[in-house]
Amino acid sequence: MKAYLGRRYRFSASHRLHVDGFSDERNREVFGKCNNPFGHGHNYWLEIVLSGKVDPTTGMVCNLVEIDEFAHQRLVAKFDHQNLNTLPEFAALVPSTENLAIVIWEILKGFTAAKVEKIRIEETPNNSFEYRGE
Ligand SMILES: Nc1nc2c(c(=O)[nH]1)N=C([C@H](O)[C@H](O)COP(=O)(O)OP(=O)(O)OP(=O)(O)O)CN2
Ligand SMILES: [Zn+2]
Repeated sequence: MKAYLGRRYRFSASHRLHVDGFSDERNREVFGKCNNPFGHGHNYWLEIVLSGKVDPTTGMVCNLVEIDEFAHQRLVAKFDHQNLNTLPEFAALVPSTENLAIVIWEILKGFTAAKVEKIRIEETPNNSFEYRGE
């Protein structure tokens, strides 16, 4: 019997949307206020959706302790209170939330206790992004 579970994590990080190869004018045109040289911050919410068979003994797809341990050690600790632009993953990648989702998806390939179906990131109360590795 397959079931799905979702778990949410929060981290705060700053970023600046900027392409080195663009002129200052082009960067401002494309990214607007998000190109501000001083950057700006977000309180991101990350939801990880897992699936798997419900273990008949434990009644669980995956013990939340396992995904919590992975997410806190490998994701929250990595991104919380960081400037995303300074992380190696974003050295040549704009730290948009789409790209953040792809980076997080790659890290989640190390989680083996259940299948990662999708992730969803809320950047602001108005913006959310989903990624399924496709
Ligand atoms: N496709 C994307 N577009 C934008 C992204 C992104 O990651 N992918 N990110 C941003 C900025 O990070 C920005 O901080 C969000 O801006 P904005 O939508 O303006 O913020 P709010 O939802 O809080 O809206 P307000 O107008 O500030 O109230 C921009 N675009
Ligand atoms: Zn932003």
